[in-house]
Amino acid sequence: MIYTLTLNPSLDYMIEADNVSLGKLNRTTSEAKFPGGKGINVSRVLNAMGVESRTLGFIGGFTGEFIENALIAEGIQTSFVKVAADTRINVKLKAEQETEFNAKGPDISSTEYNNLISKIRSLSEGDMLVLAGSIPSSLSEQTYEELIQLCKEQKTEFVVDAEGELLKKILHYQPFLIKPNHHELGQFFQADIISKKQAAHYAKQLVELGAKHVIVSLAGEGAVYVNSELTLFAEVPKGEVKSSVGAGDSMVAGFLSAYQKTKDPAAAFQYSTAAGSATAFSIGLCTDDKVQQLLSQIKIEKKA
Ligand SMILES: Nc1ncnc2c1ncn2[C@@H]1O[C@H](COP(=O)(O)OP(=O)(O)O)[C@@H](O)[C@H]1O
Ligand SMILES: O=P(O)(O)OC[C@H]1O[C@](O)(COP(=O)(O)O)[C@@H](O)[C@@H]1O
Repeated sequence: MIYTLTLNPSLDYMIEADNVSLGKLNRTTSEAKFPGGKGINVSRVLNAMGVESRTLGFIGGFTGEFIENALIAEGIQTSFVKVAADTRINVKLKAEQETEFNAKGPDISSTEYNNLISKIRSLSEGDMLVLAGSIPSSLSEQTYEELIQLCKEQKTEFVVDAEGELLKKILHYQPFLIKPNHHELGQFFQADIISKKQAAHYAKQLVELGAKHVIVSLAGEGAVYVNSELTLFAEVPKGEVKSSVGAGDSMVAGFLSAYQKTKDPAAAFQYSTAAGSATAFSIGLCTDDKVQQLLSQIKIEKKA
């Protein structure tokens, strides 16, 4: 079973406005709300692809209730630890540019954290844990490392989608998959990464440091895949970007879903990239139909 862990879920409040002036009253032209947070998005996209998963993490208050009810309505299994304070609301503004405000989120007590540990202890060989998103500031920066050590003891495979600094500490535990975007990869290596060639150069180093599969996403410029034998570049189709929120999470879900079915990294990478673009071209996350429609437009090129 795939388990997704979202330590800091969010209600994503997506608003559109024609023009935005700081310091003035702005009115929106549309608004929508979605259950959010990286692990939750991975579960929602897996579900859209017909792959079962269970969501773990901390949720609380009316926003937490909204998220859990929405997931259950979609048929997703949830196993959250309930916390006292409200789950955060992240504001995603689409105007001439996309602007995001990700809130800090509630404090997590040590009892609540221990409840999560008990849940993670029940995972075993054959399970996979997807750790995705930021760590709430009330928890230790070592939290991912602690949880990954548990995974290692239990022979549970794991995937990490997190910022560069978090990635640094966990590569030697040999994650099954990591998916930094080019900014996160740049943060990791303190370099400016703007081309696929540069991304591949650094992704190879991540494989040498322990990652089994690495995908680097470069938004509208496409993506790069590297494992110990293979380097692939993906081109993405042009289209109207409605909101790229969750595009990276969709790539993770797309790769896991297709790899589970085919065990073929190239096919999984192509499907993953199609999922990212299908989400970018949607308000909310992709559907399997949208991914299938884009699949043949994702050109995969093998590199030396
Ligand atoms: N402008 C775009 N046009 C087409 N596809 C896009 C665009 N922006 C994002 N995508 C798709 O979404 C994927 C992930 O986007 P990116 O913004 O790099 O990730 P993240 O959400 O993790 O920051 C890309 O690899 C691509 O497949
Ligand atoms: O945990 P973080 O880093 O604050 O990110 C949370 C945000 O990331 C998202 O999961 C979107 O992530 P991506 O656009 O990187 O796929 C939103 O749903 C959520 O608001």
